[in-house]
Amino acid sequence: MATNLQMRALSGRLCSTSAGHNGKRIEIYDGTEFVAETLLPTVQGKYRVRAYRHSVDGWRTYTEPSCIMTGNPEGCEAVPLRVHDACFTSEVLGSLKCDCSGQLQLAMEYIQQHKPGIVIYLQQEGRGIGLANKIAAYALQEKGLDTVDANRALGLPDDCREYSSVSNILRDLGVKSVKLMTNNPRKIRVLERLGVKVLERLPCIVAPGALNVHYLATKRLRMSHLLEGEGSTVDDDQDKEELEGQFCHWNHDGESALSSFVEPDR
Ligand SMILES: Nc1nc2c(ncn2[C@@H]2O[C@H](COP(=O)(O)OP(=O)(O)OP(=O)(O)O)[C@@H](O)[C@H]2O)c(=O)[nH]1
Repeated sequence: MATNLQMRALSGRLCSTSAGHNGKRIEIYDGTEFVAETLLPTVQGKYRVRAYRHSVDGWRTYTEPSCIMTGNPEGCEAVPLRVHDACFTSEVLGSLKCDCSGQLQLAMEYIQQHKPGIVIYLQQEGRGIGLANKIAAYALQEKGLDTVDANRALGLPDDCREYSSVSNILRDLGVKSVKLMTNNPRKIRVLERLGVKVLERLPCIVAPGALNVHYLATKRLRMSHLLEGEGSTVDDDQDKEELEGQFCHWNHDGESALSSFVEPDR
């Protein structure tokens, strides 16, 4: 059962209500539905975009994960995968305070160059606390708090993202294993707990700028992000994480499906 604080954080990332949930329903796995696929031409090339809906509360509310693909990753091993969480401020407004937009760009380019590849884009703004809460956290950062302490000062978790849609989508596609584009070893561990086979970590590093250098240092020092730029194995990353940083609170409400996870039989 979520606490009040957790609910307050969760409410930030739930983007839609069941009132609008009247489209096509093809439930692929517990809590995730496939809606449709289209071909999207972009400045970086063509992508297949698959739309999903995902609920962790019995469809009272839901989010809309997108699966952006190059080539045909269905049934493949070692597929490059970026699991990316929304950042309205950088991706839409061009904010220079973080590295999110640059990471998305890198991943989109990478999967054009290394087909087949996947970017799963999740509506989990502000590490799951929602846009308004993230702006409130930014207001506190203007007063000198770092990205971790600002969340805590608001009574919000450091991170309340949940990733069960990712394992469901990969199972839908029959993807057998991935090379995960991330600097965050904890993200690897969470996905592995959900049954995703992560063969390798691909660093996803954007050169720091004057306005995000402190933010990136905080992610490295307090959230154990690996920002040195060197590739490494999953085991190396996990050893390193035990040595660095303060433990980051993750609320994995919604990942209870883990206990009933069964391997897909394809
Ligand atoms: N609460 C909060 N969220 C932020 C802040 N800056 C960026 N974000 C959000 O952080 C999320 C991305 O998380 P990051 O911690 O940058 O990286 P990550 O996804 O854990 O790890 P990578 O896979 O290496 O990118 C996005 O949802 C952004 O909206 C901030 O100062 N406060």
